[in-house]
Amino acid sequence: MRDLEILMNPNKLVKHLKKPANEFTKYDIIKFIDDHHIEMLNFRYVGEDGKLKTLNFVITSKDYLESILSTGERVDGSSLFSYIHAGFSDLYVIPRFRTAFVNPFTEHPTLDILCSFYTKDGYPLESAPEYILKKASAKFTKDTGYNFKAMGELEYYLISEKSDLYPSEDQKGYHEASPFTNWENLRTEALLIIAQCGGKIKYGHSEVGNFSTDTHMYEQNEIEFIPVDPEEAVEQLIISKWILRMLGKKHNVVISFAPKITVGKAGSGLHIHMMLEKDDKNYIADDVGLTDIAKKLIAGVLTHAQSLTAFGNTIPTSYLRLVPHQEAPTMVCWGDSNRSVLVRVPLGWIAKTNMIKDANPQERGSVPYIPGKQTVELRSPDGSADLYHLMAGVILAARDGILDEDALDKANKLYVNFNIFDEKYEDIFNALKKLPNSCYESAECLEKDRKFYQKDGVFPEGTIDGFLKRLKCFDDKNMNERLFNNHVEIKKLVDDYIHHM
Ligand SMILES: NC(=O)CC[C@H](N)C(=O)O
Repeated sequence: MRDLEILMNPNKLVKHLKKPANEFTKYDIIKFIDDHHIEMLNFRYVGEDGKLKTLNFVITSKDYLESILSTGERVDGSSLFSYIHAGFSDLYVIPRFRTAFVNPFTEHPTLDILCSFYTKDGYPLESAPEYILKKASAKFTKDTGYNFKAMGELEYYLISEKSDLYPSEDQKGYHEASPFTNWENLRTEALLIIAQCGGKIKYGHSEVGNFSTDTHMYEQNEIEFIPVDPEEAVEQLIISKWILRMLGKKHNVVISFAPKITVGKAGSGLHIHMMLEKDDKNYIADDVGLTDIAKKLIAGVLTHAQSLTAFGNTIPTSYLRLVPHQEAPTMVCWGDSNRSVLVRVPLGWIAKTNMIKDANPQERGSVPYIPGKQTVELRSPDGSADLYHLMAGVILAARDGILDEDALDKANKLYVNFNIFDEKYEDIFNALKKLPNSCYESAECLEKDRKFYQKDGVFPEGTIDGFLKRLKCFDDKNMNERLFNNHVEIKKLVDDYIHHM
């Protein structure tokens, strides 16, 4: 296992140090810096706005390097988080060696490391988003006996000046290739860089959303990852968003993760795939299909789906995406392969027919059957998601389902294996709960469910207060109806939040 992880790994530190990232020590980092003549070090951490911040160090001596890597640095927490008061604002940022990567954009060789926040007393900051996730993940493992694994599907639009050489078909961008899509090269450049920075990439492709105006082209893309520990799943998304935006700047195009760019065209989701692991085995499916524990997990996620939008759909334009017929969910239900449901069970290589041998009759000997790829996918979150809080909330919801004695029953009641928008099923459709349709409604749902997130101190009270305040401030109740067909106002709203999170 360990050797397989090192072999052919594109992460520059794993390659050089010949060990998996979670085994990196301070001396490994110093050795890498020394061997590669790295001149600078950046501490990176995620601010309240979801973006990667940076603190630059020049490596002036080995002593200095050792001291930064041993003790971290001091920062002004009140400028990073609104709920930290200016009077007691100093925090420590402590590097997590596992996350080190060579900065792909600096002129001078530079190593970046993600950091965690600590208080003046030397304890993790209870309200730090990455610590909230750590608490949720540890609680899940302790109470269920399983490890929660996850990955996000990162959808984005690339907006560039129009070229008419090979026009593309409106809304038919799915898996389109060059020359009928214009920015495949930027996507592949991003995929490679993300992998070299430690991201566990599954693949990248063009997505459905594809349209143009008189002057500009809008091309939707997607990058998917491999399920990993939840903290790593969030980190790889945040680093990927930064890399994509940096590449946008390099190529002079706009890259946006905004949930909706234009009404009537595909929006950008950030679906979360979930897995349950114990002793290197995935417990989401067995030989015959989805396991009972997976169904219970789904029931838990569905139970809290209406408040999870507070973390996963954080701006008014999020709710322009959650509309019928755009491959986005609107109702609380689950099903197989159907993209209108909230939790989808995608194909998971359950059948043991050995398709490779069928397609390659020349293949001799035994072709290994590789089980364990089944995931279940929450489809409500979008590119505005507050990722650490969202992931923590999803984990708590999954845990709640697994521990709930009635969860199987709940799951069975919410299962749909048809298109829920088909008129034939109107009665069933009307009996389902709806996802919130504004930030304001999401806040109301979170308010009702806040005790659940705050239980055992996972989400501090102040964190939930902060979400409620921000969501309510948008004052966007009934926004969908208010803005109906008002293209000027919608465009203004989209532009206001084009680079949110
Ligand atoms: N293929 C897909 O699942 C597309 C998803 C869609 N873009 C969304 O908004 O969620």
